[in-house]
Amino acid sequence: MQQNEQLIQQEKYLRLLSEKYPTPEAVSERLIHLEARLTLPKEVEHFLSDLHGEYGTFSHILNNCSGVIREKVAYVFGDRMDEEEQAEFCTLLYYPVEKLESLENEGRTVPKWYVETLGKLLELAKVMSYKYPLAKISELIPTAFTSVIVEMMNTRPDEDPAQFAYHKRLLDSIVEVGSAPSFICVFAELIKRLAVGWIHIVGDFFDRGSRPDAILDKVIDYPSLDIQWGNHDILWMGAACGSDACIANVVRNNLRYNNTEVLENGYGIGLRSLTLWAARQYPDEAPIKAAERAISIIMFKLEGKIIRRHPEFSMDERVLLDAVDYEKGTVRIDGKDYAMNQRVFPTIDPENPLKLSQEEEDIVKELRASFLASEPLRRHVEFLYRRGSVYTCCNGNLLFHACVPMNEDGSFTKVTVGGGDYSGRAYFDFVDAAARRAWTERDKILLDYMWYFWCGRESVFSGREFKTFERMFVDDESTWEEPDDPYFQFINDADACGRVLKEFGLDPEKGHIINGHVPVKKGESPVKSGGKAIVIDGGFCHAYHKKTGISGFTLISNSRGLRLLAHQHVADVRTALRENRDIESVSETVELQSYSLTVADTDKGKAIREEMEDLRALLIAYRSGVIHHA
Ligand SMILES: O=P(O)(O)OC[C@H]1O[C@](O)(COP(=O)(O)O)[C@@H](O)[C@@H]1O
Ligand SMILES: [Mn+2]
Repeated sequence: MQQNEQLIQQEKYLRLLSEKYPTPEAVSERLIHLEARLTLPKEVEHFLSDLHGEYGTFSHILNNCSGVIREKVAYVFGDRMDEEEQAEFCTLLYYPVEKLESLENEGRTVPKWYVETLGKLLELAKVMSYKYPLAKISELIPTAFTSVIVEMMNTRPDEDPAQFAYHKRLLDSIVEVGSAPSFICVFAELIKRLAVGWIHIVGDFFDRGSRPDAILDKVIDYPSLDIQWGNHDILWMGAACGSDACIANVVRNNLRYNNTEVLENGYGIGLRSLTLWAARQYPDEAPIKAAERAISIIMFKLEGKIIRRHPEFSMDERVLLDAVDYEKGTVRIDGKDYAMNQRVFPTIDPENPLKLSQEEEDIVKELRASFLASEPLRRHVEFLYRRGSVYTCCNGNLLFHACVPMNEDGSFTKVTVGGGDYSGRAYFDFVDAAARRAWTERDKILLDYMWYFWCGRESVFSGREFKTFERMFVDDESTWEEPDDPYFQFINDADACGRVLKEFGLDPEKGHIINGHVPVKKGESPVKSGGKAIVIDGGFCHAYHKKTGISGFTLISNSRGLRLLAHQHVADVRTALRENRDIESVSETVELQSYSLTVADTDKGKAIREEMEDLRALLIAYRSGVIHHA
């Protein structure tokens, strides 16, 4: 009976498939393409993390594809162009519009230069397209001039004099009709798309740096990208869902880093009411500082209320507004009194420290209305939901921002949340579903979870106990230390890494864990347990450069293995253009295979094989007459 049911289902499915491939010839054609595709080299994957609003660095690394472009230029033109010429050519690829403008000012953009440059771009694009089937290359070609570019990509000037003449005519015509600058831009784009097959962003677009909005605008239309949410993303997502506590945290972070432009101009969220009111509360402070103090108190009040509503968060001792002696100016932490660096709390009623005043209520209400009304924020958050998730398993690797909560003995922590107990992968799945429901349902409890996901000790995005209150009000730095999850130790233990990979259904021998979140300090290696875990929060974040010493780590996975890049100093765009300067990067091989991986070895390969099985079944059904074909 059950078997019968299965057969009926399969036939239904094959009938649907036959709509797409209505003849045996169509099926065979597809099978041939798929079979051949399996033999092509694996696409390049590019991993980045903890961008923290650093648009300049991010877009440079995206433009130079973590050094892949420079390598290809050296490979193709190494014997024909000196270093200076190669560097200039790379700059043209990274910043075509700007570079063309400066070359034009120097009077160098003569027809001969255009023809030569187009010839080189075409040559490079051809070499770099060897990894892709024709259909895929057509998809990658930007929409402008598509038919001409397809034609150019298929000329064979070295093989035949007629082809040579044809090729030359194409290039000359482009220059003659004045389209060369546009073609250069399109080729630069195509070459970048050919260089990197897929991008993974392992969390934290937001906070600290000034232009997370510009980063999101840049990647929003990227066809080949996935995102693993970081705690800062969850915070902004929670704010966009309407969580007051998340909103207060976002506003505070922005004021703290003097980034109010992102909110005010990028997202159209005004801070005027808050700033004016705060200036009255703290007349001796500079306006930004006053606003930061005022929103911080609002934030601690809102957080205190959430903690009281959710005993399961086990954060009771974090309600520090309740532990302050407002007369003495001390706060009791872990049974010990500490002097506070602020004595004046004009917005707190010591009898009821968590109560928001009417003015505070009004400010929160106004901010919430602006967050909910912001169209650009809605667009960006919708994109984060659409392309993001808590974790991704891709080609045997496990990607997530922070941690799988663990006990001291290395077992997965059982976390009580949403009326159930969850650990390991089931906990990740719960969190993923809860975060999505917060956006669609906006239920109050789910909004509280979003706040917990941002900063909770057992949150998969955080894994540490935030000491925001102490960092703000207590000078004794011994109170600032943020205890973190044993996971962050266990990634140094290959067995524990293996258990994590296995928990997510991956091969512990072959897979890697790829995380962000914890800045890699100077002198520390991002490669843990011999490469089983790699932490690529290398510090795009300017504010953390003292700690990290460099401008970021990125990871590249190609057909030969894994390679880590430590980016030293990123030249700003102007210097890059003037001096043809690139990022100085140091490359470290994490893993090198003796053989080359092909598409057959990837997740895509698995999907292709499954599709081929279905197609073969359809072919049999056509031949046996079970399904009639056109
Ligand atoms: O995910 P990240 O980037 O580590 O951010 C969270 C950390 O930021 C903090 O809120 C401190 O922020 P600042 O460095 O901006 O003061 C810590 O309390 C917390 O551990
Ligand atoms: Mn983080």
